[in-house]
Amino acid sequence: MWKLARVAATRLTRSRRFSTAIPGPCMVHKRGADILHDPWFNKDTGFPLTERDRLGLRGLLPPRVISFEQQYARFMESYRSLEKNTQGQPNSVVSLAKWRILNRLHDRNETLYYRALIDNIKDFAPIIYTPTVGLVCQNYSGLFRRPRGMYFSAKDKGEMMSMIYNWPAHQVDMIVLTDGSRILGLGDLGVQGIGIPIGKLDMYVAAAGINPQRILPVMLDVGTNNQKLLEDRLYLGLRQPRLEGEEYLEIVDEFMEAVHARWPKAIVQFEDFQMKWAFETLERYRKRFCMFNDDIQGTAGVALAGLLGTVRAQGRPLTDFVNQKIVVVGAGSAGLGVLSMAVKALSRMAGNSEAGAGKQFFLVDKDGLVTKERNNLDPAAAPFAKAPGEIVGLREGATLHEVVKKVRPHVLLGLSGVGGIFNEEVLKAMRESDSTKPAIFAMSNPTLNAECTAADAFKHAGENIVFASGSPFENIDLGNGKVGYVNQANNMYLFPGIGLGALLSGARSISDGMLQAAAECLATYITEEEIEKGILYPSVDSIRHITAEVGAAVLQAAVAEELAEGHGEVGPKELQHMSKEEITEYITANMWFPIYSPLVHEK
Ligand SMILES: NC(=O)c1ccc[n+]([C@@H]2O[C@H](COP(=O)([O-])OP(=O)(O)OC[C@H]3O[C@@H](n4cnc5c(N)ncnc54)[C@H](O)[C@@H]3O)[C@@H](O)[C@H]2O)c1
Ligand SMILES: O=C(O)C[C@H](O)C(=O)O
Ligand SMILES: [Mg+2]
Repeated sequence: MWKLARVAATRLTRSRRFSTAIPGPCMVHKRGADILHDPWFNKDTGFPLTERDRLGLRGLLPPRVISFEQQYARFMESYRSLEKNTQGQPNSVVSLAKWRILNRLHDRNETLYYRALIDNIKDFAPIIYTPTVGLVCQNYSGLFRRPRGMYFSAKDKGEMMSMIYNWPAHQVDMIVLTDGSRILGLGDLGVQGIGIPIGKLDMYVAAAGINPQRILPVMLDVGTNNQKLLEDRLYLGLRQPRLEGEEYLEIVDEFMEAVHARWPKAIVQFEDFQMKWAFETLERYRKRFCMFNDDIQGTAGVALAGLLGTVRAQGRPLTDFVNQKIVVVGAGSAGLGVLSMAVKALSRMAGNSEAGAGKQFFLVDKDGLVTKERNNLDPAAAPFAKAPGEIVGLREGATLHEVVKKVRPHVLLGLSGVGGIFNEEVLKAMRESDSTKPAIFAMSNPTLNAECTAADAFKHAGENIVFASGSPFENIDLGNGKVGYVNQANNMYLFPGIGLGALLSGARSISDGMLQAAAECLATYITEEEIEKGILYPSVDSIRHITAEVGAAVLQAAVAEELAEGHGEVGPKELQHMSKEEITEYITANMWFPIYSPLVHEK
């Protein structure tokens, strides 16, 4: 099936890549050095002689033609020798060196870059995505060599409708947008946050097969409140405090209108916005545009899949989810997103009755246990705040340790951004959990911001736990041939499929039903044998396959809710009549796969 999909994707790649080319013998409107400097068309030493002749490349390259496979092997060899040569150096130095070598290839030859990324996703995801992408963002102004994506700043007010036409591609399918205000757990990084949309879109290409010519990373630079950056002479963003209130919303509104005017079917993923704007923009745009917030909605689905997997791992029926005591640490966009999706899942299980759903969920933030007695209780957290009588022996603001000791939760889930907050005392308290197989989710990114390390979790909470982290850790050797399995609970398992399904259905908007379908698909992907070993999520190696499945589930849900308007030549009626198998085939056939396509017609 994969082979077939690749053939189909190749056909599609060709037709898409060159459908707008000028008629005539060449499928590219550039010549000579301009082609070599365009990473999309560049094949480096891989240009065949006919193309060198007809595209004015003769003499601009060494004479020997090197095959794609040889180029790939050469790149991998230099990557592996870099790994060898940097052994023993500090982690950050090695990671940045790896990022540089990949970034240089990205800048030069996209086809080769994406092939290397797809074929080595397990090794490369930690470089182009979390955790290294965090380090890249922190150092972005110093690392900057060439721009990637678009930058709209507060100074561009009134200009965005014309600016959007500066983007050279005719079609854009997928946009990831940030304002840099909450980059992973690293806080406000201003314009330097652009690394996140770039990394997320690389995952879109690798996992969802979105055509890289049709992706657009976007930074909305509305200033920064990061004093260190404001004082940094190399800082590349606006040196002003963040816009607030209406002034802020006017910028986002203008951007959304501009995008919609040029590419009405483009999907916009909001990423790493501070909580107040994450929720407000989601409510503001989700009915009007095809958009979603990954930190709220993508994370919720991934966490829910993991929570349901935990119930299975504990050897209990799924209906037992209603009895799971879950302590969520972090009442931000991610933590509250998880809780609200989990409550919806519970009420569905209870026959759509909201009554009592979520009673066994406990929310802890920087001020401790969240209760209704809190002064200035955030309205977004209010539905999950405990009423006084509900928590005998626990007061408003109780510490995490007190909560874990008293509640004896089945699951401890962190989305706080605070590294090490699941300390020895807290982890040891998890040994008293009411479950013999408690779960610990340290979901904050990047690695240093994880609530605990995998090693500490198995050491202090016991070997029988289920463990997941947002950034990758190695499995833990527990001795005697036993392995402590480390899951990566990261929204990367869902956002590419959500975007892909929304795109190929031509959805008007992204509904709760579509997101629920995505989460359910991920939850049922893992087999019983895997679950027994504590495996809750697929390996990153199979991310392209799981993404196709999630995409199909999202598309089906869009069709069922009559939100699907069709994509390209496939209309809504055709989508409606597709079987499950046909949908999966349609999805996989539309996934781009990197190969060199001919740039000239055969004579
Ligand atoms: N694994 C994933 O897929 C995934 C997805 C989204 C977010 N995240 C991570 O989750 C973290 C939070 O993201 P967010 O968007 O919710 O951020 P946010 O800023 O909106 O929320 C952070 C929350 O943590 C709470 N907090 C801070 N210090 C605390 C402490 N000492 N004890 C308890 N709670 C504390 C805050 O009160 C706040 O409620 C980030 O590190 C992010 O990288 C991971
Ligand atoms: O970017 C990630 O790795 C996950 C998530 O979106 C986050 O903000 O931490
Ligand atoms: Mg994020």
